[in-house]
Amino acid sequence: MGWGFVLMMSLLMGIVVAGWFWYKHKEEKKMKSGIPKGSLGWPFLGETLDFIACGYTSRPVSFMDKRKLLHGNVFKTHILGTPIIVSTDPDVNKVVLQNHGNTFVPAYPKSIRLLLGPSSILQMNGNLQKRVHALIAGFLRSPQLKTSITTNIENSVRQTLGSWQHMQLVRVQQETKKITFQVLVKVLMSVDPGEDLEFMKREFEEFIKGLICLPIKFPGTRLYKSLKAKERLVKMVEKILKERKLGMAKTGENSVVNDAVDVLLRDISEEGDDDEQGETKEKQSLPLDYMSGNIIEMMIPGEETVPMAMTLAVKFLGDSPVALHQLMEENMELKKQKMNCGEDYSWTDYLSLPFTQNVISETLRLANIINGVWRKAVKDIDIKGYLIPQGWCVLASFISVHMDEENYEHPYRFHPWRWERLGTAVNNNSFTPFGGGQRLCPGIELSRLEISIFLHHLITSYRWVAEEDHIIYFPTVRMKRKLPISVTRL
Ligand code: HEM
Repeated sequence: MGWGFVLMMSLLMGIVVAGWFWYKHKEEKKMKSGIPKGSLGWPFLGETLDFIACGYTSRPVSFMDKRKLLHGNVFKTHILGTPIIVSTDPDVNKVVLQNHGNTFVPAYPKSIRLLLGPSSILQMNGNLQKRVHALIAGFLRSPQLKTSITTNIENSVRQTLGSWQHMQLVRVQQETKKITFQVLVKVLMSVDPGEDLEFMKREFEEFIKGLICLPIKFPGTRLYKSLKAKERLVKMVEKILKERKLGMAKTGENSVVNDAVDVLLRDISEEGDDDEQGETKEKQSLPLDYMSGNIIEMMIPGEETVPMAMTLAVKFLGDSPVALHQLMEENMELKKQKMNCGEDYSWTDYLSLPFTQNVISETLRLANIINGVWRKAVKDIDIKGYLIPQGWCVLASFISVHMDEENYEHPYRFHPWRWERLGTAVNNNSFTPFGGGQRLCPGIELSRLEISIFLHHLITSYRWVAEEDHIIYFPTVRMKRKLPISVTRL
């Protein structure tokens, strides 16, 4: 090989390398901004230890606050095994929530991905996510569902509260789960209290324990046990789906939709329309495993988010006698009205109590049950001068926005009256307990209805004294002692 050849190859490589640098420089200039500042911490661990330590204090947001001061509202860090860009800026969060699918896709920790599976609505993208979301949201938000489910929620609340009079100490976090799980299973599959419900509750509790755990899968590990529980749940839900499908085939479809199973079974995709040649394509319904997977994951709010919101409302009200008194007056007034006219409550009665709704908004702001959403950028994007490069994960932190003095005066104070001024506008960038954009939680109204009914019956039938307890924020929001209270019946 002659020197000429070596020289030529070096020259060629030089040109390629220079070209690459020139291209990178041009692309970066085009972005006009840089990757957010921040530290990736220790190799492998990153800044995880500080993140977790803050999660065990009363101010989990201090992790974000420290970095905000050093690097600005959007910064990079490395937590839970992932280099990640954290946004504490409501405008950036809005863009992240709204640019779903073409720019950002969900990026949950591995244990969640494995347990929910690829058919989970939380992991779907594009048209399929839109389709399933529209189906579920259309059903959950419909006045028909709210009308029919109100009596079920009332019965479940009355039954649980009724059992409290014989209890020395009530653990609110445990008790509220009984109510919300029962209600959700009814909404999803029309299963009433009994053996099947007990079986599902047991298996579901086993399943959910693994959502945030080490992603190691062999007999004995947490993940393995949770996956096995999911298999048993899938079997049961598929049995319900098959029986219902058979029933529909025998009787012919009727238009009455009673639960989420009905909604999913009746859905036929748009592929059923005529194609370009005018021939009707085969109608496609969602595969059975998609349906069962989605039904199971929609049980999560019945075990986690809604009961936690109820529990924390009890906690915050116990610490705020003035708010408790005003809430009681408003709800007593409604109770008297209903007793005088001898009418049943309707869902609109509960949702139209203004102070009760403000108490719920303030609870959701302060509790931050879902503290943010994780996404991954599928292409480079520049938001407000911050570059988020393709492949990077982004945490749109709701908790930082909810606990920022810029957005809320005295953010750590439980102050339901602030909502008289702010209103509960869903598209307020600074109030996103239910997310936003295409993935905005379809269970907003159902959650508010359940919490309102619970608070109404609790406050008009009991007084309570809470024992010392405190909130833990990692890995999920919960009360250290499940909020023990002693109750006196009115
Ligand atoms: C206080 C109670 C609740 C809170 C705080 C809450 C919060 C959220 C949040 C933040 C998201 C967005 C996740 C993301 O963007 O990745 C979400 C999505 C979702 N929620 Fe809720 N939720 C609650 C109750 C419910 C209830 C009662 C249901 C009813 C089954 C429900 C069903 C769903 C579903 C199906 C999605 C996925 C939507 C999609 O990806 O298209 N949620 N929720």
